[in-house]
Amino acid sequence: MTESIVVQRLGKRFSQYHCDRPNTIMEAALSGWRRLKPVEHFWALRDVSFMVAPGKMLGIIGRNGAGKSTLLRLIGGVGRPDEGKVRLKGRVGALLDLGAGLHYDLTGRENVFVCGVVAGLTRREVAQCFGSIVEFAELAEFIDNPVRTYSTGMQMRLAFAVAVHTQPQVLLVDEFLSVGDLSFQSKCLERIAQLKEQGCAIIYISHSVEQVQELCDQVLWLRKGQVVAQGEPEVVVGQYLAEMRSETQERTPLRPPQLTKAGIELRVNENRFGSLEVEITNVRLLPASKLHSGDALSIEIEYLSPQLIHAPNFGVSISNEDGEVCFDTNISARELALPSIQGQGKITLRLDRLDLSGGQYFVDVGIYETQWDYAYDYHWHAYSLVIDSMIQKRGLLCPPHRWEISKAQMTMLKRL
Ligand SMILES: Nc1ncnc2c1ncn2[C@@H]1O[C@H](COP(=O)(O)OP(=O)(O)OP(=O)(O)O)[C@@H](O)[C@H]1O
Repeated sequence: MTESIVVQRLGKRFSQYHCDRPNTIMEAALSGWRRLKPVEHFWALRDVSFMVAPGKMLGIIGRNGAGKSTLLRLIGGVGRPDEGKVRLKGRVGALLDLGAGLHYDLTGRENVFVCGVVAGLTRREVAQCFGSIVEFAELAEFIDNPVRTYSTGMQMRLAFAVAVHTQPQVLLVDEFLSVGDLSFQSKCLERIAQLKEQGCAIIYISHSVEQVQELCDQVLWLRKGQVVAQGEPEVVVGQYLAEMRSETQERTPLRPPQLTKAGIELRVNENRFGSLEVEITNVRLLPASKLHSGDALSIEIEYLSPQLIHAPNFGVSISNEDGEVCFDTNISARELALPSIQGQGKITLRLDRLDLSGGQYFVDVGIYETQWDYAYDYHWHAYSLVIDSMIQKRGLLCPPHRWEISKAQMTMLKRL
């Protein structure tokens, strides 16, 4: 077998129970024993096949409940498939559920040894790389504290550091990096790239399709436990995003054009998309919609949510006239989650400086369902932003800069 991971017609069935399933024997006796039995069985995963060669990375995308984690768990040997089989070549490093594998009452130091040995290293091998694990995890100060006192980010760092130091030939990563801070995330991604170069086969699950597209050689898209598409990242991610967009379009109710407080006309399915369960009532660019390059910009988004909406996502992007996205951010990318909202509210994005080169730009603003399934309200190219720059008109960026000419060079020039 030349492939490191071979998955053949894999299937997993789970049971669904009564929502009022009794929790105790007494409740069962009173409400009827039948309620203890599952109502039905369903396939969380069916007929999934693929292979990953050494040194290749497969990304798995799909909505919540699509079966991504179930698939990765089966590959990692957690649970048994009801159909099909998995074959792996070499040592497996698995980063499945956060905290799984960590022993909360043991210290970080003890956990390094336990997890290292469980992963297949000898005690001596763990001792040899112990310093490097602790250094990578940046946990030297806390290594003798019990893991139950660690934050989720610290747990992730410890588990990741151990997994990558066991020299795995197969690495399984399930939405793991999202709990780490940005600088640690990039360190992990660098390490993943190194492992890949050394021939490790990697499966990577992430809700960030941009990241999957950037990092992976192949992408597999799951919907309701089945493979929808598999292939080149650009193609599969493109199809997936198109489906998300069409879901938003289907949910967009027809409405006559509407004027915002700022006098901008919003036309459904032209510059406005979304279910409108939450509406963006006004967007203000402050101090003005015409700025000098390097000025600060605040984007105030006023919204109205007649009903209670659970943890919506807010996103803002700035693109130029050619549609190139120059800046894109959202609340969950900064690991913030808004609580549930209802009624009127305002949220502000502050940019300390906007180093764009001179030209015409647009600020696109959106409020999305908590799992990004569709947009509640998305205003596309409705808010114009003009950047005035005396220095540079070409290129996207115009950060503060200066030329320096060494003294020796100046003297030479004078002699000439
Ligand atoms: N132990 C279990 N018992 C019953 N159902 C389960 C079990 N584990 C998962 N499921 C169900 O299987 C389906 C797939 O779940 P899974 O966690 O694999 O999805 P996912 O794509 O990883 O979702 P997410 O993106 O939210 O993590 C879901 O409907 C889930 O409720």
